[in-house]
Amino acid sequence: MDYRRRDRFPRGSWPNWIGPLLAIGFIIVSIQLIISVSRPKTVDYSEFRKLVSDGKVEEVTIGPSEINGVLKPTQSKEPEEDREFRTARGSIEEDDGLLPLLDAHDVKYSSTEEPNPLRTVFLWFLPTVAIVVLLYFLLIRRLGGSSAMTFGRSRAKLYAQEDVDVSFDDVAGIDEAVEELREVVDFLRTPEKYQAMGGRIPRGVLLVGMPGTGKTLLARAVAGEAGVSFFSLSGSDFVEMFVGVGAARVRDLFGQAQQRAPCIIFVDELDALGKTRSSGWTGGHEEREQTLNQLLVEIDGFDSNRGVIIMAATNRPETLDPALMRPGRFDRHVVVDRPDINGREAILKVHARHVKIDDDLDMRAIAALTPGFVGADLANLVNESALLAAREGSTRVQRTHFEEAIERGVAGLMRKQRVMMPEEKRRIAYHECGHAIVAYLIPGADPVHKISIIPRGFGALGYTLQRPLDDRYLATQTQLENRICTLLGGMIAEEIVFPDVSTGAQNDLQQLTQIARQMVQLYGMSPRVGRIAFSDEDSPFLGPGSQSYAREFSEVTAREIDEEVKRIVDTAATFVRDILTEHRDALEKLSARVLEKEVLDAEELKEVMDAASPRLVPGSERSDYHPHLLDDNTDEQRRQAEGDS
Ligand SMILES: Nc1ncnc2c1ncn2[C@@H]1O[C@H](COP(=O)(O)OP(=O)(O)OP(=O)(O)O)[C@@H](O)[C@H]1O
Ligand SMILES: [Zn+2]
Repeated sequence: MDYRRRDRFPRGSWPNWIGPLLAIGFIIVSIQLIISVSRPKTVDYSEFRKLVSDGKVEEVTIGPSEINGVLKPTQSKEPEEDREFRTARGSIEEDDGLLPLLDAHDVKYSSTEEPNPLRTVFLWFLPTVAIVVLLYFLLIRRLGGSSAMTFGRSRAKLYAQEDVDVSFDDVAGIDEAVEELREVVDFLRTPEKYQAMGGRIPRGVLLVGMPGTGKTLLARAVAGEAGVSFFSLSGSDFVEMFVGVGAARVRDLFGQAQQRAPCIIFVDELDALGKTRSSGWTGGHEEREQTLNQLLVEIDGFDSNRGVIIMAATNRPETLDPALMRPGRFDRHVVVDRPDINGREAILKVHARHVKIDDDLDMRAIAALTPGFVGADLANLVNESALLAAREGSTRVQRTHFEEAIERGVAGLMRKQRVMMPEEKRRIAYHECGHAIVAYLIPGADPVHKISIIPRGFGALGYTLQRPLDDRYLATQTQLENRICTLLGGMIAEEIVFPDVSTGAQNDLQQLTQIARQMVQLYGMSPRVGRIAFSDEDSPFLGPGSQSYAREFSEVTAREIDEEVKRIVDTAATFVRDILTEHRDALEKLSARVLEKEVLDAEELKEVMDAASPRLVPGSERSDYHPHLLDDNTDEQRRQAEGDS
């Protein structure tokens, strides 16, 4: 299930590239103008007077600071442009005899106020405008829309909140985290009590958890409960283009916070700022490092007894610089987990307070439908359901609205109007029924809740919804095997019914290959490869200082793993092919029904399955449908055992 979270909107309404583009345009135009207004050659003032005395000048235009003139043609027909010249006007005394001199040598003269006003504009004004525009947009982009004049000052000012109206009542489903933070609230309320005891007061609290689990909400609730101001900033706000600006912001932020103590400083996305130092090779990380260093200095420097507590959130603690985790810094870690079914029920109830819910609606049932959802997803779900209810004209939100909202989340928006070719539709029906039949027949597989061939959103043409019976934190080997077989069901059904297969199974294949690989490589489930975890990926919740793993196994092992993965998938394919061949009758009947009704539920599936007759091949009756994908002895030993009996 993949219930997508709301997207974050980009800052500002203008696309980022407009500003620079305009500026570049300006510069190009200006340069062209400068080139086209070619300047005549310049001569010294004394040289100019000599030219006049020699009778070589035809006419001049005298401006306030400059004289432009044209020489008499020397030989044949020299074009006028080549004969133009200019000179700066001399001092007053020098200038004195100019007019009589011009008269004496029969030079025509006139005067202008400004020699060439347009040219001056082009030369100075436009490039200046271009540069200003360029700088302005660069700054705006960096500052996210605030005035260009405020850079260097902390944006925290904008986020300081005096009275936060969030309390722990608004936070549900993450009770352990709340319990841990009560102590912080208590400290902020009565710091004297703690000071009298002489105990070390927490300075930094790091909230660790997946996106949307409510870390920001939790931090605000702490501020709200304690009745202190709340400064919040995102780690990425600190990372600036200009070296030193981020560090200045940090200094400014802590300065402001200390004046407003007691208070909470909350840094969201700490990982944007606190990545392990000097691991970057892309350049431009010096600024970030400088900012991080400043943050460390400030954390060490401030006196937590005055009641400033710094909280930070991250979903990738393993990437943080170990220096951040030292005692006296973020030494307290609070894990914010995905909620379980009780937690989800509680979160749903919190958000349902704001909408009109049908009295008969059982929130626990909705919670049961949403394993894997985090707080933000559930908030979104309540909102979406209310919108659906409103669109339908209902006065209360009902269970059906929730169900529809969940399905939308899972498989995208309903697009009934999409036209499908009949042949395509038939293929999709068989594909989905393949999934469903395999899931139905394997004992212990998640029961099928719905089969649908109504295309929804992008990508999913049809879908088979399976619903886990309960929340799972562990998956057994059998469950994983069952998932692999169920995922294969679609493609194998196509293979059996049609002369070829289609591209529709790509996502299924990706998923099942990943599961198979994890079974071998991470969970040590394959007896051939052994009970060893060959990790080659970051593990999300390792403690501070842990390295992310490089692949730490040899080429030989890699090949062994690949072979084992392939063997598992091949075994599963054979197994699924057997099942579906045996139940070809059911496959046909079920597909026909799906084609007719487009959507089938669990009961109709059972009905069809009961009515259909499996094709019994003599000697191959199955006692169970356990796939046994990993058993090493499947091939040889089974054959041997059969031979013995
Ligand atoms: N435990 C919860 N109880 C009630 N509401 C929640 C809970 N968790 C999340 N929400 C809802 O989801 C919204 C978003 O959660 P929040 O921004 O706190 O998540 P986050 O963990 O900080 O996410 P991110 O890591 O993306 O910043 C909250 O404003 C709230 O409405
Ligand atoms: Zn499929």
